[in-house]
Amino acid sequence: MTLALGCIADDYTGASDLANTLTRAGLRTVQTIGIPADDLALPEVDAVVVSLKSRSIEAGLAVSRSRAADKWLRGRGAGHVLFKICSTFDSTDAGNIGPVMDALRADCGEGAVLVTPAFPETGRTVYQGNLFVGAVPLNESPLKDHPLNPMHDSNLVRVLARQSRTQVGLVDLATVTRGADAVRARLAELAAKGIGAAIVDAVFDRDLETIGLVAAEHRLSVGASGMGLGLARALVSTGRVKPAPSSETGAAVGGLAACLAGSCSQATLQQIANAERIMPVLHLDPERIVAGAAEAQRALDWARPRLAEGPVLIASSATPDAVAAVQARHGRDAAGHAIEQAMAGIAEGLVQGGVRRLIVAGGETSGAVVDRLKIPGFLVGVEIAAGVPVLRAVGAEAGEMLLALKSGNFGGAEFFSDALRLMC
Ligand SMILES: Nc1ncnc2c1ncn2[C@@H]1O[C@H](COP(=O)(O)OP(=O)(O)O)[C@@H](O)[C@H]1O
Ligand SMILES: O=C(O)[C@@H](O)C(=O)COP(=O)(O)O
Repeated sequence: MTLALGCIADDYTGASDLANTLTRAGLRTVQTIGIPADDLALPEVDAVVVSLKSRSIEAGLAVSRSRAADKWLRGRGAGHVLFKICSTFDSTDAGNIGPVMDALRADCGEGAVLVTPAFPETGRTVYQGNLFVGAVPLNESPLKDHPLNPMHDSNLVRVLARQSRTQVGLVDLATVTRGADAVRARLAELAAKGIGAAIVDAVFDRDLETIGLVAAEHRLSVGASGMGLGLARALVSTGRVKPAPSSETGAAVGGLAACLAGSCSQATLQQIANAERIMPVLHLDPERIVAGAAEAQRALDWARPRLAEGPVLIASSATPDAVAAVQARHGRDAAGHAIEQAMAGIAEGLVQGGVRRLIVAGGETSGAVVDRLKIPGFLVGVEIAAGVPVLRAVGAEAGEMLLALKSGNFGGAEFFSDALRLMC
């Protein structure tokens, strides 16, 4: 297998979002959980997205895991590696976007790295280096209240510079609009000044196509699914990849269906409220989760008799005020970790009880769940909502399974019923 594109995603929902984008653009793509074991039977593909759970861990660990993934991908022929980050640039001043970018850049000897989280299909656009979420700057969006990495600065040149050892420049929209040669020239100018990274403006998919053409000539880029779109279209338009038909649905899996939500985003809170109309919903008590295993057991006891009747939803999700109160008592990381592990334990119990179709809302939450279920990889199926495909597990201990890993911010108001309809 010689890869046309290698990708390292810093969380599992982000990886499935990217795998979905690449598949829709015509690249045969597989999502692996971590670096795949040698005996994992991977189909012949154009792109591999290695999913890491490295967004919110200690920066040194994120760097070493990303470097190992990069080495694996380049060892399979990937001339270009995309480091997939969140379209809302989720990170803190300690990392992990800057430290990982610095390390991968040093390893491949890149001059200046193109960086953009723009993903216009989901309302993420970048102008003059400022990230907009829909109509508002990042720091005014719901991301200001994210439980793990509240985002308080929309200027990504500043945000990345605080995390990185290199200086950060800007390729502005006027340059992108002039086309690939103008972007090439601006990047060369920045590299000549010793500036190692550039935030690139992008508002429309056509901007990402221009950026993708230039990025594909380099060894490394950093971005969200929009950068994936640009790279994939460049690989196809320059004849390096022959496009494959997307979204094979595969055989039905059957079995019981359940939903788990650990995301506290506004979008997920609304989706949970709407799900109450169509399925039983259990709201977990975060205090009891932090106190011990009894709350997860209560959830399983609650779900067991109901599952035979239809899908259920179990949620820890809470409003920003409630999240802040839990964090004040137990600490941000300890509370997040305890709740993620409780969700993982609930997922394990549900699968032991016959659940084979599982929807998980939240990136860190999905990471904990997929790790606990020991699923080594996924094939990409139909798209439920922008950035969220149906995933078919490959090599799972439980056998045939369908999952949907929803980024907290993604999906329409009826996401859970939309997903269940497509997961048979
Ligand atoms: N009620 C709660 N109080 C505090 N933290 C919570 C609560 N519910 C979930 N969390 C934590 O919030 C974080 C949500 O992150 P994540 O799952 O990545 O969602 P998103 O995709 O919205 O970023 C997780 O660490 C999760 O365990
Ligand atoms: O780029 C995006 O917005 C998503 O692919 C993503 O990474 C989402 O992360 P979570 O919100 O933590 O699921």
